[in-house]
Amino acid sequence: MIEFQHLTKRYARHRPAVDDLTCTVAEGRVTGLVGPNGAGKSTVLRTLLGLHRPTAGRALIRGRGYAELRAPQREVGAVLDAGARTAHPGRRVRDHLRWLARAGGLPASRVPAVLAAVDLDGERRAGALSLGMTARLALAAALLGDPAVLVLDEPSNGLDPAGAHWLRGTLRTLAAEGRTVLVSSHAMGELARTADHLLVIAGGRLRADAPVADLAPDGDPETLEAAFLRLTEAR
Ligand SMILES: Nc1ncnc2c1ncn2[C@@H]1O[C@H](COP(=O)(O)OP(=O)(O)OP(=O)(O)O)[C@@H](O)[C@H]1O
Repeated sequence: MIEFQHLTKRYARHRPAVDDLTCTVAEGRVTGLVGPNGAGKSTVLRTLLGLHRPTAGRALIRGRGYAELRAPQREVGAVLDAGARTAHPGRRVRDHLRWLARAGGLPASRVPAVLAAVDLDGERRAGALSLGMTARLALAAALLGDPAVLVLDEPSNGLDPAGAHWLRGTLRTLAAEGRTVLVSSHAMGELARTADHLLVIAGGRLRADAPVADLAPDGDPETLEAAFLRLTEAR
């Protein structure tokens, strides 16, 4: 569903932020992209979404680069900054989503469907939403095209425990529907409870591509944290 083929991204003359990344992300499960701050997670996701041009290699969604997708909203939904207030504060949530649907050539009937999926009241004004509600609106917008692929960068940042709990359940439901869900985090504990599979990166390089159950066979969060620290230590 998502493929990275020798993906390398170097900003100016710095050392590569992503260095020769090769792996695939399968459908029907939540895959966590995890690594310490500065590991290259956002660069991987932004390159996948066509916001950065790779220095070398490719990032593909269902066999194509993002720029080659004919109807991108129908193929991939993305949340790169869940807390960003992108809607006009005076606009109702429902109207903001209608406008996005229209811009993407999507039927207006998708709006109530995504509001239900994220359990958000469409009558509320965007400016009156809490951070958690703003994150729900961002996910609703990503789901408008009913995409088979979802890409989320640190979606639980700033969420309270109830919001994080809701997000975990929602991502698992979306994966159980057969979607490919790729979600980044620097917090291993958060991902351990959401993801089925982990891609661990550090210094731009892939350090592990394994099921959560392989990294912590005893299911103990401390075992997983120890594995994370071992895998991501500087080399
Ligand atoms: N636009 C840019 N120009 C130059 N360097 C950049 C740019 N964006 C990111 N970097 C550098 O690339 C490296 C990887 O950054 P990136 O944001 O992809 O990591 P990350 O794993 O998402 O980090 P975090 O968890 O802190 O968000 C870092 O060294 C960062 O300073």
